[in-house]
Amino acid sequence: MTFFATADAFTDALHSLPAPDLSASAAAEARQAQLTKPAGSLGRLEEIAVFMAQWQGNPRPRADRIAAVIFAGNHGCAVQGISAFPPEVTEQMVANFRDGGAAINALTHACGASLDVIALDLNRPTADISYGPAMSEGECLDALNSGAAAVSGECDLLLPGEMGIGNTTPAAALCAASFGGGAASWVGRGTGVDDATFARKRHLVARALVLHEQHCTSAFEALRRLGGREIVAMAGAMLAARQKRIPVMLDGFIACSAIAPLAREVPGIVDHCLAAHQSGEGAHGRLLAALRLQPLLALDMRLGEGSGAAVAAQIVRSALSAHDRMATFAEAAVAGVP
Ligand SMILES: O=C(O)c1ccc[n+]([C@@H]2O[C@H](COP(=O)([O-])O)[C@@H](O)[C@H]2O)c1
Ligand SMILES: Cc1cc2nc[nH]c2cc1C
Repeated sequence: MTFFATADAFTDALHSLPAPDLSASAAAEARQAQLTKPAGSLGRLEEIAVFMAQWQGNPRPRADRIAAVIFAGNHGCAVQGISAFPPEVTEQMVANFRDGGAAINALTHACGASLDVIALDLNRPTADISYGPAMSEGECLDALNSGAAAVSGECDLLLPGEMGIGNTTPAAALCAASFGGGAASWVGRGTGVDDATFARKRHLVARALVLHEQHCTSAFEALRRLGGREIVAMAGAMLAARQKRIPVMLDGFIACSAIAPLAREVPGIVDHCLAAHQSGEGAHGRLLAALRLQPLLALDMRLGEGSGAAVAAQIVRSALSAHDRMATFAEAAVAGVP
């Protein structure tokens, strides 16, 4: 299905974002004030309940239908040796996701989420970003539309995840193009690369920035030139979720890099997003700060696959359970504030 027929259609969608439902959030806040606890004592759980209410347009929001979607893609620049693992691992892990043996299978089971796996042209890697644009306009639109098509309206919370050997390199390039700072600020150790590989990654990103940075004048152009199919698909899914007012749980460094060029153009694009965690990837803290998001967790995870988002989804379930199930002071006949 085509959600974004042209680059302009994508840009138009990015510039006409639905606003939150402030009457639902006001009603949720009023309920929080009546629940049997000192005001504010459930901390960020209270904020999460209000956040979910305003995006679902429901003062008693739900987290019964949580949907994880993993997008997988391969990267032309991976042939330069920028990962601790060979590119064929992307396809092998897709098989593992489908067979139920990966971390995300266990973690979606634990939080009660569904899991879809969308492999994007794995036998046709993107072009090497240090020599030219990663994708043609048509290829970038295809990836955006694959992401948007994966977002079902029947969903309370979306967990976009990714798998792509080498993808911390284009992710770093997207961050640098979006927020400045150069390659050294954004390149990290990914799957655990050695010093020589780390230096190669930095060099590759620096070259890609020289080639593309001045042409990244829109979110679409940054995604097309520096992204990868799974990264672009996540961006499409995050924008489509916003159009449907579905809240999104952002995972780690690569998932957050997908929204970075969109946030540079329209900072409010992250308003329907929670940040699940601060990944062990070195620059993720800087990226979250640039996006003005505060992570819910810091568990030194750096797996990807939507794994951090699935763990943090349990916190959302806890927040909404408290919001929905607790008695009010009146119901429980507990003396409230005089
Ligand atoms: O989510 C993260 O923060 C994260 C940090 C480092 C690595 N990863 C995962 O590892 C792969 C990319 O690492 P690399 O070293 O191949 O660029 C890719 O499949 C990601 O899902 C994920
Ligand atoms: C085994 C493996 C699993 C992954 N899951 C996400 N990225 C990954 C990278 C590797 C190498």
